[in-house]
Amino acid sequence: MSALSSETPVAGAAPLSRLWGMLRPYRWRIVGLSALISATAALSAASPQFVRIALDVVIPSGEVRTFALFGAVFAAFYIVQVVLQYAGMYLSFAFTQSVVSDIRMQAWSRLLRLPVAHFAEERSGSLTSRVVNDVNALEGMIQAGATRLAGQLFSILVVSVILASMNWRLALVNLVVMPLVAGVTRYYQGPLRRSAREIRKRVGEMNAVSTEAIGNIQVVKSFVAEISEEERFARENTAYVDQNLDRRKDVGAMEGLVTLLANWGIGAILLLGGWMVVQGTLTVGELTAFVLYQRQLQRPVISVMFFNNQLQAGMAALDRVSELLDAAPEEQGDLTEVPRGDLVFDHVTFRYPGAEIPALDGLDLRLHDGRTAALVGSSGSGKTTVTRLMTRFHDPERGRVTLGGVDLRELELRALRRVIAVVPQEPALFSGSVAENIGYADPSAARGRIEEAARLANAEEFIHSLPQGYDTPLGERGVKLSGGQKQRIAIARAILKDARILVLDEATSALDSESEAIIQDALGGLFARTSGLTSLVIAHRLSTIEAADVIHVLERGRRVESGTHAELLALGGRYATLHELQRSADPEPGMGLTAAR
Ligand SMILES: Nc1ncnc2c1ncn2[C@@H]1O[C@H](COP(=O)(O)OP(=O)(O)OP(=O)(O)O)[C@@H](O)[C@H]1O
Repeated sequence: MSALSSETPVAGAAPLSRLWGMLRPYRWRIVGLSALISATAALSAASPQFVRIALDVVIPSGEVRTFALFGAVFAAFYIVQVVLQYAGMYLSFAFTQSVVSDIRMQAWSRLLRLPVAHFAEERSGSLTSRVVNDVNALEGMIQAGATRLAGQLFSILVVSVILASMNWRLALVNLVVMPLVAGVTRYYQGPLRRSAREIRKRVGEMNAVSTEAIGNIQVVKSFVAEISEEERFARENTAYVDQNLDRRKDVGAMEGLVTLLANWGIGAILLLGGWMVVQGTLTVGELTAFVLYQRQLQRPVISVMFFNNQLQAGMAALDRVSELLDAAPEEQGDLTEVPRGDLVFDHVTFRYPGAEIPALDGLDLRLHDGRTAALVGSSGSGKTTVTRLMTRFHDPERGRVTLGGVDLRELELRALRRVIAVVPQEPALFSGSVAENIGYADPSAARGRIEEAARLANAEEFIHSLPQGYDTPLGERGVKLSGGQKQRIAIARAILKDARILVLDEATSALDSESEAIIQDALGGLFARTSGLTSLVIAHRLSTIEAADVIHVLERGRRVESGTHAELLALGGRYATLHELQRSADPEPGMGLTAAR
């Protein structure tokens, strides 16, 4: 089940008020458009009069002049009508696009600000489907609802008045037909909304399944899993088709019943009106005009009723978009000045959502301001989790994390994350050039600073060997880099950020010993050059963290030892064992041992 889904009542008032909230900024544009569209509708209300005048006045007159005048007025009238129709159509389309584009931007910026935990609960394909597919599905409703609806209601009003004034007895037929039409529409409202919602969910699921497979295409291929991926997608595809067919049955039945009732209305008017012609109380021209008007009444009435279909589909999409817009963004404090001082984990317990065992279990840890600390511990001991709490991707369940004595939750997130640069275990590259990828840390950085960061990260040489150097495109459609090259780009990016706290989470694990040594040297230089740089290093090879000011050893989310390399060896505890294990193994890392400096 999706993290954002909720039991949304069918056709509740809340989505309507949400829709109104979205349209409110455009109210004057809606008024203007409605006036334009109503004027066009009013013009078409006049067209049956042409038929009446032609039948009852022009033809009986037998005069060429009357024929010519009638022809000229007729031609001019439809030119005006077409121009107004074009303007109304284009402007209402432009209006819909502005509203939808605003909603899309609101949804996207809310998605970016959701807490990290949300992204673990709802698959990314389904989340992007809310922003793209569901928002697109609002188009039909807004286009029809906010623009054409006004014109149609206006037409219904005008034509009803004309019908009543032409022959009120015949017009009474509508008092029977229209409530029946409204009853049918109301009956189908609930089922249509529910099936539309199910369809939107299916689109999200198809998106999720396909994005996941594409994102992991090499795994899919190497495990020859094309067929099982096909089957996974086929299940969603079939569910989507079935749901659509079910919905079509309801839409077809509703539209059929409405059309049937409308045609029966015409039949009743023909019979009653025909009888009046026989009695001599109505001319054939009047009856013809009345029937044409009746058709003109039915068209907007049927459109309004069919709009119910679009409305329910739009509302179902709006429910999904609203769940995203209403989801609480990351919580943050309002302190914009990040104090200097030690970063302290004070009795921190943290459990990932749904996990039984805590990843951090009463952890006490102090990273001294301006010093280099290392984290060591076996796989799963909680090292990466420490870095995630430092950047507030997650918050402690108990205890607190403070910087310079201030709880991280009191700080503005932007301010906090600006002072911390993290090089993660698996660096991510974006579509864009090498320079843009390094410059991601600071898009305003001049080329000189980007090149300097690349030099410090020992990336310069391989960048120069790329076809277009710093301008070589990377990412999905660009050049693919090796794991070690990616790490060097990520290190350059972190260096460019010029942060006060640098976190290297196994940042050199994909490098060979020689490259690692060069980067270690560069980082050593960086630490020396940047006064007061606090760093936390999680490294694969214990040899790379020996020089750290302090080494902390984690086990099962707790700190079990702390000290310098020499002190910990002398202690003869967990660190000494890990060190011995690694020393006796290959000089390259192994045995599932993970360390930090
Ligand atoms: N997103 C997550 N959701 C649920 N549990 C998680 C998540 N990330 C990590 N864990 C669990 O939390 C515990 C600590 O994981 P963490 O990644 O911090 O360990 P680590 O010491 O960095 O390990 P490694 O050296 O293998 O990277 C592990 O038991 C892990 O399974």
